Amino acid sequence: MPMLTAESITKQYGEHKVLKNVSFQVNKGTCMAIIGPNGSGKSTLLKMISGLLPPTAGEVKFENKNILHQKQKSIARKMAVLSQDGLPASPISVFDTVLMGRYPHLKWYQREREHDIQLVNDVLELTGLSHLKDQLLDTLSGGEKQRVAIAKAMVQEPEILLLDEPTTFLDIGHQVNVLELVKRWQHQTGLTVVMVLHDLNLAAQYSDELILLNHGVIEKVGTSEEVIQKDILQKVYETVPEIVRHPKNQVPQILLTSS
Ligand SMILES: Nc1ncnc2c1ncn2[C@@H]1O[C@H](COP(=O)(O)OP(=O)(O)OP(=O)(O)O)[C@@H](O)[C@H]1O
Repeated sequence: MPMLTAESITKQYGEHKVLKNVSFQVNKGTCMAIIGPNGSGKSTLLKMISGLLPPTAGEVKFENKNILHQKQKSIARKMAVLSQDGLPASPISVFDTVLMGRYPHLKWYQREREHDIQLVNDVLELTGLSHLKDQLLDTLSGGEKQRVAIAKAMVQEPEILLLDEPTTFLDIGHQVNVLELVKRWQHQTGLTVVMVLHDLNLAAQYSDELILLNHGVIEKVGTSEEVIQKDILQKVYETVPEIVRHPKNQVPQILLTSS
């Protein structure tokens, strides 16, 4: 059964149709990347599948029920969302920020339990943040803050993780680091992942399936083999890419040159 389904969703602002009749499904345990040029509708689509933005027409179903008809807290017990804006720059410690990820699992009157504290400590260790646990969020580097956002999502113990551009502002080492972390987490727990990525090479490497958006419509859905093709990318990105195979795993990768 699909975990998440988009059924003919359209989003319109005034005359501008940002998404037009977009349909797809995400199966449990898979990692899907949404790719496409600037302004093609990727972030808008992610906001709609996380229930943050209602579609103008069509429906998003989470576990077979319209996402807009489900309580926010019950969704938060199963879904973690990392938006493009990341975490707000506030003077809160790394530990307390990550602990906030447990709130969907606590009743309003309940204080965090021993188990919650233990989980936060375990996740801080796993994400290489233990040494920063008392540091304030607004003093961290971009890469550290991104890892804190991921740690907060991890302690939420979601079944599905939605990420908008998780690698923005990260150097290549940290880009791979963050995506490896998510991949390991996916394989260990059967997590379902949907992420917006600009970098087509990383998308091809780290996702099971790609959705290529072009001016608000789906140009192509499929594996990296099916989507990372010269003619398709040339049409959508209006540039002429060279497709090569990664020497380590044969995944299609893109080289850019002037024509
Ligand atoms: N609230 C809004 N009001 C009007 N237009 C909007 C609004 N939000 C988004 N848009 C428009 O929708 C289009 C798609 O935006 P979106 O942010 O989804 O694209 P994107 O593919 O994520 O782009 P990028 O790669 O540049 O981040 C853009 O043309 C944008 O200007």
